[in-house]
Amino acid sequence: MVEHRKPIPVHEAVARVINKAKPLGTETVPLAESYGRILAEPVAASHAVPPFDRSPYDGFAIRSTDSVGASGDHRVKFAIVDYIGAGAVSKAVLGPNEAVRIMTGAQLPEGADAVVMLEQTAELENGFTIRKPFKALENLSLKGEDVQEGEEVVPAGSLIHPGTIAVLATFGYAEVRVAKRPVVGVLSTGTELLDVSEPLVPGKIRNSNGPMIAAQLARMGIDCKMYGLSVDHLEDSLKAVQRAAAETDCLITTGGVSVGDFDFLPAIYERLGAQVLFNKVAMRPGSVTTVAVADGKYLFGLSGNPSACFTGFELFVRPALLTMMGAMKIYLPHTRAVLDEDFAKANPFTRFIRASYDGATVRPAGFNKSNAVSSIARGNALIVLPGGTRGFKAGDQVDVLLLGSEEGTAEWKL
Ligand SMILES: Nc1nc2c(c(=O)[nH]1)N[C@H]1C(S)=C(S)[C@@H](COP(=O)(O)OP(=O)(O)OC[C@H]3O[C@@H](n4cnc5c(N)ncnc54)[C@H](O)[C@@H]3O)O[C@H]1N2
Ligand code: MOO
Ligand SMILES: [Mg+2]
Repeated sequence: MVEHRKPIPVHEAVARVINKAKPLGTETVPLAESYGRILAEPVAASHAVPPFDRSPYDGFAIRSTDSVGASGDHRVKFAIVDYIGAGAVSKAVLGPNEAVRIMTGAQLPEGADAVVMLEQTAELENGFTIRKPFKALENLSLKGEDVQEGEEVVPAGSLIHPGTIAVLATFGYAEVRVAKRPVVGVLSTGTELLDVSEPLVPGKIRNSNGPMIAAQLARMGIDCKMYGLSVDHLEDSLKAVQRAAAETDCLITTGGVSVGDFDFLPAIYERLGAQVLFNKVAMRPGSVTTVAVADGKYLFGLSGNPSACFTGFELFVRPALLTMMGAMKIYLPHTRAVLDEDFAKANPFTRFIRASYDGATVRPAGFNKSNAVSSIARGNALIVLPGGTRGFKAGDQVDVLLLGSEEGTAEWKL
């Protein structure tokens, strides 16, 4: 008799998965290798930025009091007592109507409290005149204006992107403490599957899920161990799963999770004594997505249908792996957008539609059944339509999850 499974809401399934995440610990990597990693400790400012008052322009450092009353008719004259570029420190202490010729980034000399841009002067031999008064602190880049000493600049759990690298470099992090990355295995099950390099033969198809998941992981900066193909045979598949699970922190299988005669993953979870977190989610595609935990490790049983497989990864695998790495922003970025065409179909479950989003409007990316592969290629987003709805029209506002962003959001919004 066919097994009847009770579907749970998507948000509940997501919560069950991330609640099982085990932290992977941390390691230290050279700054140059830290891009794309998750920061394991906050970046606190060990000094002010900038660390000294400096000139933001090429010009002259002056005492503002000396410029009082300057005008076109009453030009005020300064004598140049020193000249410095960035990196040099002048020994001069400014006296009345003295100036230091100073370039952008150079430390302000003692006594100076304003900078006159080169364009604001009429140059003389060994001096210049100005035709307007300067206020105290005018044209200055003040110590600490960017970051105060001790301030937390980037919290732990952030993704290290190029801007983070700039801040780490600023504070002298030649090495960075980051979260370890999980070792993830990918095993594609199905007797019908051929390797990418094999010619098509009747009844068979090439394995597209395995390479797709490897790329979804790569997009997260995570390598994977490819365990290739496994035919639909209980004992053989069990061995393949056991071996792969033993060598990884998390195993992703594709196919064999439904109720068919050759869907062996449910039996494999049973044989392994795994705790099945759910095996039916109120979503399309991917309703049969199954997540189990055995020996503290995730076993993600993604559906064999390519669109379901893709969606299952983005919704469940991604936040789980990010949580293992201590990341804060574990969910896909969410936005609302205007639907560009009618979507008449009824949505008995929450529907995730591979879609193309242009920043304002969104439209389904072509053939959109669970078994579709083309719409995954054409899409850059997922339209999310709530269960129990139907008859969406062009012009309606819909929820959209964005794919491929560097960093997501900390809250599940759907
Ligand atoms: N009686 C029922 N039948 C089905 C149900 C159901 O509830 N009752 N659910 C359907 C839904 S929904 C889905 S989704 C699929 C899930 O199937 P499985 O996860 O068990 O996957 P398979 O049966 O192994 O394969 C399904 C489909 O996907 C193709 N496939 C598998 N692996 C790959 C791969 N690596 N690359 C490309 N394509 C792959 C496979 O050839 C099948 O066409 O079950 C429905 N049935
Ligand atoms: O479980 Mo499905 O809805 O065809 O992907
Ligand atoms: Mg099946």
